[in-house]
Amino acid sequence: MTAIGIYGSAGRMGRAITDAIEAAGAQLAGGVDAGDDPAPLATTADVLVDFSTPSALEAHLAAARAAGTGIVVGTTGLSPRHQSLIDEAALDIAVLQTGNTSLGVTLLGILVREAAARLGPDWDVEIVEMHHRHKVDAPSGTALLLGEAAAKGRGSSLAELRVDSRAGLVGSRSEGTIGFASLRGGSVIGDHSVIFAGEGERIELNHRGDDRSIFARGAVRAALWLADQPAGRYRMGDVLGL
Ligand SMILES: NC(=O)C1=CN([C@@H]2O[C@H](COP(=O)(O)OP(=O)(O)OC[C@H]3O[C@@H](n4cnc5c(N)ncnc54)[C@H](OP(=O)(O)O)[C@@H]3O)[C@@H](O)[C@H]2O)C=CC1
Ligand SMILES: O=C(O)C1=N[C@H](C(=O)O)C[C@H](O)C1
Repeated sequence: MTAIGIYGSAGRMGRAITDAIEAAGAQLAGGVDAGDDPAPLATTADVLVDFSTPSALEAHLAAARAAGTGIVVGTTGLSPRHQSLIDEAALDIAVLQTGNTSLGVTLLGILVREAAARLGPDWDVEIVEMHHRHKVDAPSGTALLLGEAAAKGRGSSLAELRVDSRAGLVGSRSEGTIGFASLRGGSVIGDHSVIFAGEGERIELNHRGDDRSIFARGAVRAALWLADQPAGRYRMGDVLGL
């Protein structure tokens, strides 16, 4: 039975993943939270999942790498430096990083890429997300993942096209850019809308999360899959065959 270790085990996602591990018939290797040493869990677990905080990622990757244990990184709010650390770790261990482990969002990313490729740059892309009042990062990891998918569909990268929320006299919209707006409130699990706005018509592709178990089930599925993979960097689409 595969033993899964959780970095961020006492948090909202950590608790949901603990339930999902049991439901999947897998084994919980243990959990680590703020102030704990991540190294022992990396040696006892067959595979790790990280749903904690960006500032802990470097230590979590180092522990996983030292132990030769694969890791699913679900933590969001990552910087370009974090992405480089993930690339480096993936030289030695299997790493899967994604801003959203749900089946629905993974498929939505494919649809967004396809729509962006077919519609062309005169269709403006805007991404709106809403999350619970406790969320600390914006735009959400999912919004950025969807923005990256739209940028790819346009043969570009999000770094070149990204415009974060507007305020004041910002001027008219530049063609081809991808705009983001983040709302926070209540207990919203995670809503995302990708809006393609053309002349006289609009297409909206939406995903609504009703329950955190959608992310937890996906994280466990990814972890069980990753436990058998050689070193490398993987995506949720690899797990789901999408
Ligand atoms: N990829 C995906 O599908 C999803 C990603 N997420 C992301 O997962 C992350 C966690 O979300 P959520 O569970 O809601 O957040 P919470 O704040 O509820 O939980 C975070 C957990 O991380 C722990 N933590 C903090 N610092 C460290 C550290 N240095 N080492 C180990 N653990 C630490 C916290 O411990 P303590 O309480 O002791 O500080 C807490 O248990 C966020 O980045 C969120 O955006 C969320 C949902 C889905
Ligand atoms: O913090 C959350 O709750 C969520 N975070 C992820 C993100 O940043 O996109 C995924 C999901 O939307 C919930």
